[in-house]
Amino acid sequence: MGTLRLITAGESHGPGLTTIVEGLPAGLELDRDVLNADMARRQLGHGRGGRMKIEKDAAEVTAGVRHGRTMGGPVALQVVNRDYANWEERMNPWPVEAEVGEVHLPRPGHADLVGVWKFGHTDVRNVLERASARETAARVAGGGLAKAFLRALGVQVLSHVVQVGPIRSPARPVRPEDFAGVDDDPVRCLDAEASRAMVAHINQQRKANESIGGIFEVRAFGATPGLGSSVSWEERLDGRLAQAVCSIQACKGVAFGDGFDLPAAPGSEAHDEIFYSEDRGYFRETNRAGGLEGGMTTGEPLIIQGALKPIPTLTKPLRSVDISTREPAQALRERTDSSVVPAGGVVAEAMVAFVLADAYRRKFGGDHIDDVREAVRAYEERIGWRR
Ligand SMILES: Cc1cc2nc3c(=O)[nH]c(=O)nc-3n(C[C@H](O)[C@H](O)[C@H](O)COP(=O)(O)O)c2cc1C
Ligand SMILES: C=C(O[C@@H]1CC(C(=O)O)=C[C@@H](OP(=O)(O)O)[C@H]1O)C(=O)O
Repeated sequence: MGTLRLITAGESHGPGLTTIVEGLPAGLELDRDVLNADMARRQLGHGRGGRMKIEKDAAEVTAGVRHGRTMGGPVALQVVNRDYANWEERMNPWPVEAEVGEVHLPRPGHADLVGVWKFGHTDVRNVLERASARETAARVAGGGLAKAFLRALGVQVLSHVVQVGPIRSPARPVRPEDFAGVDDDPVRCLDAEASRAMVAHINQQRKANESIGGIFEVRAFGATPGLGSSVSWEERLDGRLAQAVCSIQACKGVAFGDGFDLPAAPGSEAHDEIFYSEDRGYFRETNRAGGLEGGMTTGEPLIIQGALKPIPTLTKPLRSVDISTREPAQALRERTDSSVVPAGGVVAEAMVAFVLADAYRRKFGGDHIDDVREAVRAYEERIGWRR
């Protein structure tokens, strides 16, 4: 059909998560270690809670791949919830003998209250289990397949943290090499001084029973110009990327390139002027647009930021109402992360990779990865684009 689909299933404390990715070409080489390195990266970052000590995420392939290569059918991946062992009675798919109490304390900032109205539940757990960001493990598993597809076409998707609470990083990486060592930093920040301040801020806020938000940034290098389209609103790649990134739990804003700084800039300093030389072909000296003009990739690196609100479950709970009595109460107090900005960046890499891979599938089709490579090569030659 020429498009890519990614479906996830699973609850936070159920037996596990499932991802199905449909629409990849045959012959695509996958590397289990590379897939699982991303699964592990998503679990890291200073500020995560006790759950990450229990889980050891890995994506097991159960369909669509043989001897390390896709066969052209849907690929299915499974991620086990190790914590299910502690929740077997509460989360068993089948009726259990034991008494299982309902949760009646919706947490502000979560899907809890609206979810029980909308889906007709009396138990908040029936909402929160699926709404939980545990689901992002399944997205990263599926995004790993999209990344493998992009890698085969010379595209790399990377991320770093640019803000935690009020602390901003001055780092402006311009090449993939500039991301070296980012995964070794406790908050995936490229500036050592900002990183130390971010860690200190998280510690201080945590002690004060607060949670912390921030901004991650994804940069994609090597994407061919003309992905997406200027002719229909739903084909515009900026819109598709914004939807994918903003769908990450707790993400409240998305910006491209200089994003929210552009409204204050004069027009003469808000765009990327066009130049041409014999050896470079067409080129730009700036990338304020973040690699997108008119809903299409320009060939410059894509730059996408996502703003995460502070985590909504607090160790000193917010005020709420008991939905069984309608009396004032404190929100459910669960074990919780306090900052997830580094993980948010890894999840956003997966979402950006998925949208880019889908855009390649729409533009170039191809049943085997070699057909895709050839179509991309011929197109780049026609437009005279040089990597
Ligand atoms: C990787 C990741 C981990 C998260 N961990 C928690 C958590 O431990 N506790 C919590 O209250 N919210 C956590 N969240 C955020 C909530 O899942 C999210 O705020 C909630 O589902 C409501 O959705 P909304 O904020 O997009 O409206 C996490 C988000 C991400 C991306
Ligand atoms: C499990 C993950 O994130 C979870 C997302 C989450 C939430 O409410 O979104 C709440 C926490 O889960 P728990 O209630 O089990 O401690 C996080 O740990 C994960 O990222 O793999």
